[in-house]
Amino acid sequence: MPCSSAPYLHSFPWTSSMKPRFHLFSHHTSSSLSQRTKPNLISLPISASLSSPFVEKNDAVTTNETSPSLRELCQGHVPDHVLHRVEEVGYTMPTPVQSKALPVLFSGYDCVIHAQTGSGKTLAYLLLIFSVVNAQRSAVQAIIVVPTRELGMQVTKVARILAAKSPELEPELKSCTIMALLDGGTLRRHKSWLKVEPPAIVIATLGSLCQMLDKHILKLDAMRVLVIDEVDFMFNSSKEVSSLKRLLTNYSSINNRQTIFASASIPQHRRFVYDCIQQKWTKADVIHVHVNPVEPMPSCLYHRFVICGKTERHSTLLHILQSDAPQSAIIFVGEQSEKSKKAGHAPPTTLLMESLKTSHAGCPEIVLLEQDMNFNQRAASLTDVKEAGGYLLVATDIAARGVDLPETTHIYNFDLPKDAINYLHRAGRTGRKPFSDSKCFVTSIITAEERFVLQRFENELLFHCEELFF
Ligand SMILES: Nc1ncnc2c1ncn2[C@@H]1O[C@H](COP(=O)(O)OP(=O)(O)OP(=O)(O)O)[C@@H](O)[C@H]1O
Repeated sequence: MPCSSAPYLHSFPWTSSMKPRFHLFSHHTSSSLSQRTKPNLISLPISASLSSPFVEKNDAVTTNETSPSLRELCQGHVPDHVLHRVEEVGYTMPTPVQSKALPVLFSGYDCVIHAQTGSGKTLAYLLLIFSVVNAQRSAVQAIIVVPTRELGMQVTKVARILAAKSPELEPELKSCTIMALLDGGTLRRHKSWLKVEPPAIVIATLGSLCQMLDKHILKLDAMRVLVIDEVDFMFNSSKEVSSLKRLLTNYSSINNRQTIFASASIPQHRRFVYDCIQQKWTKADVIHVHVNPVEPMPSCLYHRFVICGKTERHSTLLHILQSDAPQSAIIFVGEQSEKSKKAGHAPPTTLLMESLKTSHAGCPEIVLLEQDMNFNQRAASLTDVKEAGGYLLVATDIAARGVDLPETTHIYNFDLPKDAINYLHRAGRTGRKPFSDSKCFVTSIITAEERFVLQRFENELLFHCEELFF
C-alpha cells in the first residue's frame, strides 16, 4: 500500500462568508472540547471543487513497526479497562481509518468518516464514545443511529464487549450501560429503563429513537456524541430523512455535541460536507476523513461476471457454486416487485432457496435473510450464520449495509444491484479482515443486455471485472 503524505484529505467548497481554514485545528466554540489535547498536525490541503467522488489522492496509511499501536493512539483518552478489552478482542494495530480518524475525533472535531467497507469505522467511533462518556453518570451521553435492526444489534454487541469490565478492576465503579433501542423490539421495558436509570450509550434506529424523543422519555440534554452510521443511506431514505434532519437540528444543537457521520459511500461528498455546514448538521470546522478515495472497494476483492440467458440463472449459479465450493458466501437477490407480489408469485428468494436445497449439496447451512421476514426470524438467521461452520446466505439488500460476517469469502449477485453504490456495499460484505490479504470474490450473473450496466459500475467505482466462461 502507498504511504500517506498528507494525513487527511479535507475538502469542501465554501461561500464568501465561509472562508477556508488552512489551519484545521484552530479553535472550538465548546469549552469542554477546547480542553482536549490537539493533535500535532498542521495545515492540510483543501480543495474547493464540487467534482465527482472517488477521484482523489490515494492517501492510504501503511501499518508498519513504526506506526503507533491502538493503545498508543488511545492512551489518555480511552479508559484503560476498555483498551484492555480492545486488545483482548485482538485489535492491537489500528486500521488506516482508525489511524486517521482517532486523533481528529479525540480533538473534539465533528467528523465525516469516509472509508472502505470493512475498514473498521465502527471501532473508531466507539473508541471516541468511550473516551467521552462517564459511566458513573446516569444520563444518555452518546447516541449511535443505524439504519437497520441487524446493524444495531451488531454495533451493540461490539460496544458491550468493549465495555465489559472484569470485577477485579475497580469493583466499586459500574461499567458503562448500553441500550439497543431498535425497531422491532418491545419498547415497554426500554421506557422504564430510560425513565429510571438512563444508559450512557444508546444504539438506535430512527423510528424507535424519535418515538422516545417525541414522548420526552429520552432526553438529550447530556448528549455529547451523536453518530449517524451509513449516513448516505439515511439521507437517501424518504422514510428516514425528515426524522434525521429533526434529530440533527431540532432535538439537539451542534454546539453541545460532537457529530460523527460514517459511511463507505458518500456520493458528492464535498456537496455533503458543504450541506453539513450550511444546514447546521455539524459545526463549520467539520473534518472529512477520507481514506482510499481512489479505491473505494477493498483491494483484496476479485470481481467476475458470467453471462447467461434469462432462464439460466439458477443453473448458472449452481455451476459457479460447484466450481468455487465457497465455505461461506452471500447470494444477493433482488426484491420481489409489487406486480409479482400481486400476481401471487413466490418471491425470487424462496425460489432460489428451493433450488439450492434440492440441487446444491455442497454447503451445510443455507439460510435466508430478507425484509419481509419478522424480526425474530431475521435474528435467528443471523445467529445461524454466525454459528455455522460454513454458510450460504441468500439475502436481499437488507444484508448489504454494515453487516459484518468476516468469514464470508464469496459474494454472488444473482440479480444486479440497482446502482454502483449498492454494488459497493454488497461487494463489501466480503474482504472484512483488515490485516488479511487473502483474495475474496464478487461474481455477478448477468444477461448480455446487462453487461453495459455492470460496465457502468466498473467505470464509476474504478474496478475491473473479468468474464468467467462455463
Ligand atoms: N484494529 C483492528 N484490527 C483488527 N480487526 C479490526 C480492527 N478494527 C476493526 N476490525 C474488524 O474489521 C471488521 C470490519 O469492521 P467494521 O464493521 O467496523 O467495518 P466498517 O468500516 O464499519 O464497514 P462497513 O462500511 O461495511 O459497515 C470487523 O470484523 C472488525 O472486528
